[in-house]
Amino acid sequence: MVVLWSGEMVVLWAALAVGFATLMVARRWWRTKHPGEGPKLPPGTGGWPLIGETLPYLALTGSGENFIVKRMRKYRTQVFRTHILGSPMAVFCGAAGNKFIFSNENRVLVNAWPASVAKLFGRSVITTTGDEAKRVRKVLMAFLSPEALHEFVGQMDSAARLHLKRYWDGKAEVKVYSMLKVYTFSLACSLFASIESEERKAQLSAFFNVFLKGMMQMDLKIPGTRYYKAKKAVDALRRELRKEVDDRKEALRAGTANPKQDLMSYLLTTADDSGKHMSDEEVVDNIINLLFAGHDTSSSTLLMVLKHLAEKPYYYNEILNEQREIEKSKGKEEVLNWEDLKKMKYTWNVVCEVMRVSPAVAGAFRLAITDFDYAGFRIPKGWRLHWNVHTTHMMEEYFPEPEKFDPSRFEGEGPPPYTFVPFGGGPRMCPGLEFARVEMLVFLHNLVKNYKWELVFPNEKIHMDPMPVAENGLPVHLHPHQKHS
Ligand code: HEM
Repeated sequence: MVVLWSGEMVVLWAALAVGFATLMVARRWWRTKHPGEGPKLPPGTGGWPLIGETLPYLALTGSGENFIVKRMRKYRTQVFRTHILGSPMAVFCGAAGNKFIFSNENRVLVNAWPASVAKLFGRSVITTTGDEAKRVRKVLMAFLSPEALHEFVGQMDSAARLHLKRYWDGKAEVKVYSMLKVYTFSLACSLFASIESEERKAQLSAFFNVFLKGMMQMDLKIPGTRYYKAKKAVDALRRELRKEVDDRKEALRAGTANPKQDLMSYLLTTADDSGKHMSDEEVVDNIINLLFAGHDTSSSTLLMVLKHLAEKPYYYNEILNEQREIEKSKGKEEVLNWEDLKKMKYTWNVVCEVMRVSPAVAGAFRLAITDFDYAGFRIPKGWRLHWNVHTTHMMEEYFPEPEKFDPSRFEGEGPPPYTFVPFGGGPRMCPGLEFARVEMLVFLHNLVKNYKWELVFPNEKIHMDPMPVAENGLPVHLHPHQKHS
C-alpha cells in the first residue's frame, strides 16, 4: 500500500477541491445556457465573470433606474435577467412585475438581505421571513397602526415646533439635509424610546451614522474597514438601548412608565397571537431596525419635497393656503390632531407626486425559493429578484407625461393598483407608511406656515447614495412670513 506523506495529501485534496469547484461552475453555466425543456430564462446577460453587470448598474445612478430602463426598452419584456451584487438576478418591471413580487411572498420568493447586512440587524423585522416575520410585524403594528398613531400627533407637532425654534428660527440660511436628519432622528428617539436628552441623542446618532456608512459593505473582519466599524457601532447601540430597556422594564413593573408611551413600551407589553412576548434582545434589535428604516427615508423624502416646493412656487402657495385654513381653526398653542391631518389632502397629494418623481427608496430585493415561471420565462431557485420603484413611476401608460410634475394624479381614485409603489406592497409593504405620513405632514404644516425658502444653488445636483442626497446639503435662504397681528 502506498502511503502518501502529508504534503502529497494536501496537493491531492487541493486538486480534488479545484476539480469539484470547476465542475460545479461548469454545471451552473451549462444549466444557465441550456435550461432544458420548457420555458427559457428571461432575456439578458450575465455580464463579466464574477462581477456580472454590477459596475454599469451602480455607475449610472447609484440605484439602477437608467440601467433598468435601458434594458426594459431593449428586451421589451416584463422581466429581464442580469447579474449584480454577486448573484444572478431577475428584474421585474412595471405594475405586473410588482404585483407578482408583492403577491408571492413565502410561496415562490422571500424577502432577502445580503448575509452581512442581516448579521448586523439580528433577529428583527427585516431579517425574518415566513410566520416569524408575520409575528414580528403584527407586534410592531400595535404601535405603527393609524389607531395607535392618533395618540402621537400632538407629540410630533410639539417636536416639530421645538426643532424649528431651535435650528431654523432667526437663521438667514440653513442646510436642509442635515437639519432634516436631526429632526427625523430626534423624533424617532422620542417616539421609539422616550429619549429626550440632546446629549444622549447626539451620542446615539454618532453610533448610528457609523453603522449606516458600513452596513452595505463586505464582512472582511479587518479592523479599520467600514463594516468592522459598523459592527462595533451597532454593538454599542445595542448596549446603550439594552440599558434603556432594563430601566423601562423596571419602571413598567413599578407603574411609573406607561405601557403605551412609545414603541419600546409597546414592544415590551404586546404579546403575539400565542401569548408570547418579544425577548429583550428582539426589542432592542427591532428598535434599531426601525431607526434605520424610518429616519433616512423620511428625511430624504422631505429633502426632495422642500426642493420641489422651492422650485415650484405655485404648489408652495396652494399648500400654504391649506395649512393656513387649518391654523385658523385652532388656538395658538393648540397642537395638531388626527382630524387636522385628514384636512391636509392637497399637501399629501404634492408629497405623493414628489415620491413618484423622486422616490427615497429605489426598490427592494427578494430570493427565489423555488424554480418558477413568469411571463413565459423560467426563473431558477436561488436567483435574486428585484422590483424597482422609479421605473414604474415613470411609465407613460400609468402616468401620462411622466416627467410633468402634477399632484392632481392623486385626486379621486388615484393611480391604478401596483403603479405607485414608494412604500412597496403586499405582506412586506413598509409598516411605517402612516408614521412617515404623519411626521412629514406635521413638519410641513409648521414649516410652510412660518417660512418661505429659496435655493442657494438653484441647480444643485441630487445623487442617490442609496437615497437622494444633495451635493451641497441643499442650503436655502429662509424668509419668515410677516407675523399676523
Ligand atoms: C417616506 C418614508 C418611507 C419610505 C419611502 C419607505 C419605503 C419603504 C420600502 C420601499 C420598503 C420595502 C418594502 C418591500 O420590501 O417590499 C420599506 C420597508 C420597511 N420600512 Fe419603510 N419607508 C419609509 C418610512 C418608514 C418609517 C418611518 C418606518 C418606521 C417607523 C419604516 C419602517 C420600515 C420597515 C420596518 C420595513 C421592512 C418591512 C419588512 O421587511 O417586512 N419605514 N419601506
